[in-house]
Amino acid sequence: MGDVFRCTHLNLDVAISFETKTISGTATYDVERVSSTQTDEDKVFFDAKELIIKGVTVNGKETAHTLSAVPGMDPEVFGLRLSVTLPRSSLGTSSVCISYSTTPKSSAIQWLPPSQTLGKVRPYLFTQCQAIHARSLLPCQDAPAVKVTYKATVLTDSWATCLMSALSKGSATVPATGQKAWTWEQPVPTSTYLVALCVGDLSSRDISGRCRVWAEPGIVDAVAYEFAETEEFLKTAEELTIPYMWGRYDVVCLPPSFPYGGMENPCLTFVTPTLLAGDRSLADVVAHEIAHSWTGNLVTNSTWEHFWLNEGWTTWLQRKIMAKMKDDDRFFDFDAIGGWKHLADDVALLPDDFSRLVPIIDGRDPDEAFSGVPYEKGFNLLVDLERRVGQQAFGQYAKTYLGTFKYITVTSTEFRTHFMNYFKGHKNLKDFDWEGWFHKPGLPPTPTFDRTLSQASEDLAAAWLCYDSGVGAVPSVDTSGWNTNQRTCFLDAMLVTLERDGRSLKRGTTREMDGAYGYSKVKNSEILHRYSLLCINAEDDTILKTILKFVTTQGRMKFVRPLYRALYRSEMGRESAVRTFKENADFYHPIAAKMVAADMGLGEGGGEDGGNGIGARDVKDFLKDNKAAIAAVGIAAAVGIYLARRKK
Ligand SMILES: CC/C=C\C/C=C\C[C@@H](O)/C=C/C=C/C=C\[C@@H](O)CCCC(=O)O
Ligand SMILES: [Zn+2]
Repeated sequence: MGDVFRCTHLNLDVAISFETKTISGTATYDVERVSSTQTDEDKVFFDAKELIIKGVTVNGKETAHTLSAVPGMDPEVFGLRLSVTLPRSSLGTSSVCISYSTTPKSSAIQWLPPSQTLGKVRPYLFTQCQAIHARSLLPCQDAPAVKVTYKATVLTDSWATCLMSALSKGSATVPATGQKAWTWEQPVPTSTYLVALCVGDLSSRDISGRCRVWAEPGIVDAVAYEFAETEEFLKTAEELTIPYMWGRYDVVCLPPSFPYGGMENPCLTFVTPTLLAGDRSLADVVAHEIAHSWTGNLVTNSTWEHFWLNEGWTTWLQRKIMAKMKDDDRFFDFDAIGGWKHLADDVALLPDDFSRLVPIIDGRDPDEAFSGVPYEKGFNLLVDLERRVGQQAFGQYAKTYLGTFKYITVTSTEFRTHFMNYFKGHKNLKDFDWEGWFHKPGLPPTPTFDRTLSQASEDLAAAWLCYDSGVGAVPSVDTSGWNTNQRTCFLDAMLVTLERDGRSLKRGTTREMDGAYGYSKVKNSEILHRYSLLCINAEDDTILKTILKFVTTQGRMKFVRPLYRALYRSEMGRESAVRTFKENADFYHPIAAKMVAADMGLGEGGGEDGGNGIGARDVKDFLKDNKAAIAAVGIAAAVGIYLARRKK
C-alpha cells in the first residue's frame, strides 16, 4: 500500500457515539507522490476494515472511490482496499478527505458497557491498533512504513474524558450541543498502528512535570502509587539512548479486558490493571513501554516480519533500564532467565514459520504470529552481539542506531548492514551466524546468564520437585522476604522441569505449597498465573473457582490464553473452560476472544493438541459462513455459538 502515493499528515475530525457504538467523521490526509512512476490513472490506496465509507473529496472536489478485496488477502483479516483517483495534475500534495463511520464490529475498538467499568455508571471505549487494526478505526495506509503527523478533534458526551496518543491542545464545550470537543496534536511522524483513543470517566494525577497517570476515579490513586517510578524510568532510558522526542509521557490504566500488559501508544502508554500489585513489583512493563519511545515508535520495524526490531531492542532496553536503576547488572541476567522460559514455552507451541526471528507471515493474520519469539529471541540476538563487541561499545552503538533510523523504519538486513559497518573488521564478528539467527526456526543457541539472583528460587523448585517424587520433606525455606521476581522465578523453575519431563505434580504437593505460601489468595497476577498453571498440572481442583474468576475478571492474553489452554487440556477444567469462555465471550476484547477460541482446540487439529492459537481455520470458516449471525450477535458471541455447537 502507498507505494506511489504516501500519506504524510492526518487531520482526524470525529464524533463518538456510545449509543450506536460508532466513531464517525472525516479523515483528511496530505498525500504526496513518492515515486515518479506515471501510471494511466493516479490512484492512492487506503486500508479499510469494518468501515462504512460515505464519500471522498480530493482538494475539496467530490471524487469517485472503489472498495475491493485484495487478491490473496482474507478480507476478514485485512479488510478492503479503498482506491481514490487523484487528478493527473497532482504533482504536489493532494488533500484527500474521507467521510466514514466505524461499525460496532470494528476489531480495533472495544466498547465497554458500564458493567465492565469500575464505576459501573458510564460506558468506556479504548482502541488497540497494533498490528493491523488501525484500518478498522479509520481509513489509513495501515503499514508501519507509512508515518504521519496527526491532528485530531474528537467530540464526546459532556461527562466523558477523551485521551489520544498525542499532545493535548485543550478541550471546549460545543455550545450548540453541549458536547465536548477535544483537540490533539502529534507532531512526530507516527505509524498508524500507534494512533490510539480512549474515552471514559477518567481522573488523573500528575506524577512529574511531564508524566501523568489516568484511570477511573476509583483507582487513580492506586495507579499513581504503582507507577510513581515512571519519571525515573524515563530519565534512565534517556541516559541510555538519545533525547526523548515525544514531549509528554502519560499512562492510562484501562479496564481489565485490555488484552495486553501495555501498549506503547506515543505520549500515552495504555496499561492493564493486572499490573496493580500494590507494591510496584510489576511496573517494569512501564519501563518496557517507555523503551518503545525509541525502539518501535521512533525507529520502527519496516514491516511486521521485522517486529523483533521493535520488541527485541525494547526488551534489551527495558532490562538495561531496570538494571541501571538497581545499579546491579545481575538484574539484567535475572530477568533474561525468565525471558528464556517464555521463549522456550512459545517455541514449543509454534509452527516453524512463526518461531523464526523473521517469520513467514504470508497473508496470515499477524495476531496469530504474535509470541515471545520477537521479544526473547530478538533480545538474545542482541545480547550475543553485545557480548562479542563489549558492553560499552554496544551501548554506544545503540545510540548511533537510534540516531540513524529515527523517524523512519528499518529491516533486519538494514540493521545487520548498519551494525557490521559500525564494527567493521571486528574479530569477534567474523563468522557471526546472521542467517541462522534470522531464519532458523526453533530455539537459538542456549545462552549463559548469571544465576546468582535466581539460584535460591531454582534450589527451592528442585526441593519441591524432590518432595513431590517422595524424596525428602516439605521444604522449610523461609520465603517471606522474597520479592515478586524470586517467587515467579521459583514457580517458573518448577514449570520448566514439569514441561521438560512431561511430568505431573501430585495434588498434595500444590496443597502443601498453598499451605506454605498462600498463593491461591495472592493478589499479584504474575504469581497467581504461575501457581494456577501448577495446580492445573496437578489436577488440583480446589483452585478451579479462583482460576475461573481470574480468567473472567481480566482479559490479558498473557494470562487468559495459557490458562484456558491448560484447563482445556486438563481433566479438571475442560468442561468449565469451554462453558466459562462461552458465557464470558463478550467480556473479552475481540482480539482476545478470537485467539482464546482458536486456542481451545478449535483450530485445524481440532483437539486437545491444538492448543497454540495458530490454526484458527475452523472457527474462521464458521464465522465466514455465518455472517448474518455475527452481524446480529457480534463476533465474540458467534464464537461462543460455534463452541457450543462443537461441544454437541
Ligand atoms: C512476529 C509477529 C508479527 C507480527 C505481530 C505484530 C503485532 C501483533 C499483534 O498481535 C499486537 C501485539 C501487541 C502487543 C502489545 C503489547 C505487548 O508488549 C504485550 C506483551 C504481553 C503482555 O505483557 O501482556
Ligand atoms: Zn513491546
